Amino acid sequence: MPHVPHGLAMQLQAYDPARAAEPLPPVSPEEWERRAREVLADGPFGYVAGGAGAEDTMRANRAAFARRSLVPRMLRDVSRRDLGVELLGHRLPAPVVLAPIGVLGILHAEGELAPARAAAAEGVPFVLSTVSSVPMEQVAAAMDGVRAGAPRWFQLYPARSRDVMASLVARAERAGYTAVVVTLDTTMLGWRETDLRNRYLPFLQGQGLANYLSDPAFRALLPVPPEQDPRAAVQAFLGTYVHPGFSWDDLAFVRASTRLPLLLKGILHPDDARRALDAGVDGVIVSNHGGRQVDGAIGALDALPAVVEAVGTRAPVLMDSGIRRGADVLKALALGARAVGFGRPYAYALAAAGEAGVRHALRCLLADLDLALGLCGQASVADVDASLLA
Ligand SMILES: Cc1cc2nc3c(=O)[nH]c(=O)nc-3n(C[C@H](O)[C@H](O)[C@H](O)COP(=O)(O)O)c2cc1C
Ligand SMILES: CCCCC(=O)C(=O)O
Repeated sequence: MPHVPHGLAMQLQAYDPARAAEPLPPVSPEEWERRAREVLADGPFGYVAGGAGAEDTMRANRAAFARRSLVPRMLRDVSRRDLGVELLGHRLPAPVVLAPIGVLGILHAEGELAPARAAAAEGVPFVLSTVSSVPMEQVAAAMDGVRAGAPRWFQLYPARSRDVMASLVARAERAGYTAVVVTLDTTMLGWRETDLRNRYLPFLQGQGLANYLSDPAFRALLPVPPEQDPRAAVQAFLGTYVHPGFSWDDLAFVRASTRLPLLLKGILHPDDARRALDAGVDGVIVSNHGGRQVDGAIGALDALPAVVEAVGTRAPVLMDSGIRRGADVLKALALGARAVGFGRPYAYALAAAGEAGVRHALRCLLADLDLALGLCGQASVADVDASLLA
């Protein structure tokens, strides 16, 4: 298993006088965001940075972390620390995955290939979006090029066509993805004022459709191949993708279509979590999609405890929406998350510095987590519980 960077090693690298002349890459998510702002046009930058409506929920995500405090414990031997966690039968080097982010081709020429390779190098699971700019098989091959069998999950968006869903899942299985994440909260796009103002929706330019356009079941729905009529293909994509009718019935179909572990992303209510487990899913991801869907929705960290309580020991609960630093990861774990999704910060690092940027942003997060864990008097993330919080 890849070795997680120790916080101390990352510090020594930064402070090393022999390297003082080298430019120091950003160490904070805010700095990556500023760099991304410098290199991106308004449309793509706003698409990543924006949230739904007045962005109250986006702020609520961060406020929920700020409202909680860690209470560090002293005089415990933390000279050997373990960030590793067990998840869906696999051992991960840290309780972190790269959250699914669509259309990364709008941020960097290499699109999903760059963060997928960065994740592979660190042994952190990469969750590939349905609406990626690069077909899932190419992403898998790029990851295997870095480390054979590097952990990867496929994020599935509901589709009106069950054939398309089944085909996408079957392809993911063949390409070595080891879990399917069904995202429930985006069957329609939220009211995103920044994008409306910028008149920016990348899918309308055909971006983010690589998995669909390369899919035999989707192509079978088209009267002519997408190469002959790209606009009709975009319309067909929208007609398939937008699916507010998606229900527990459809979920049962997805459940039956694969033996891979199934995670549901976008769960915020404990009753939905319970019902998900009854429907045979293997885990839930508490998320409000980074505040991009329902403005006014509960902050994700605030929703976590009730979902954790409802799920109990039946399945792992993950969370995302607002994770920026090591302390955020600790707070989520303390409230019962098994692992977290790291989202926007890696997208900004990708825009500013490609694969190396994503890898550095990820290593900074893990270094920060390693130090925070030890300085809180915890030797292992597996031991973190609510007693770490005020
Ligand atoms: C630009 C962008 C695109 C996203 N695309 C997807 C996607 O394709 N599928 C998905 O399940 N979630 C998607 N998400 C949501 C993320 O997986 C995650 O829930 C969110 O980024 C968490 O919020 P945070 O990044 O502010 O921490 C996207 C988020 C952003 C910012
Ligand atoms: C078609 C929607 C996909 C991308 C997404 O999830 C987002 O922009 O938040």
